[in-house]
Amino acid sequence: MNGYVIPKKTPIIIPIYAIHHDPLIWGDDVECFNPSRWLNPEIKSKISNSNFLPFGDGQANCLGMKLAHLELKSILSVIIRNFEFKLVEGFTFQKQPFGLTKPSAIDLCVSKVDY
Ligand code: HEM
Repeated sequence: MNGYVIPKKTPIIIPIYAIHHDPLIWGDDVECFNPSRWLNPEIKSKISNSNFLPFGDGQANCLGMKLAHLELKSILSVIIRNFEFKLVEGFTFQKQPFGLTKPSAIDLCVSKVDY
C-alpha cells in the first residue's frame, strides 16, 4: 500500500478526525463551522467513500445509516418548512475544543412560518 508493507492481521486505525479535517479536501476554513461548504461544487467533487466516513466503512459500518439519513431528511424538511431561523445580532461561533466541528451553542431567534 503506497510502498508500505502491512503484515497480515496488523490492527489498523483509520484517523477519521484527521481525514475529516484535511484542508486539501474541505478547504482552508476546515476548522470553521460552515455548513455552506456542502454547496461548493469544487469541494463536493472531491468527496468520496474514502474521505467522508461519518458512518464508518467496511463490514462493521453503521447498520442504521440509511435510517439515520431518512430521519435527518424528514425531520429537517419539517423544521425548515415550518420555522425561520435567524442568528441573534452580535453572536459569534465558538468552536468546541475537540470532536465535531459544531458550535458549542447558538443564539437563535426561531419564528413560526405562517402560510
Ligand atoms: C447520525 C446518525 C448515526 C451516525 C453518525 C452513526 C455512526 C456510526 C459509526 C461511526 C459506527 C461504527 C462503524 C465502524 O466501526 O466502521 C456505527 C455503528 C453502528 N450503528 Fe450507527 N450511526 C448513526 C445512527 C444509527 C442508527 C439510527 C442506528 C440504528 C437504528 C445505528 C446502528 C448502528 C449499529 C448496530 C452499529 C454497529 C455495526 C457493527 O458493528 O456491525 N446507527 N454507527
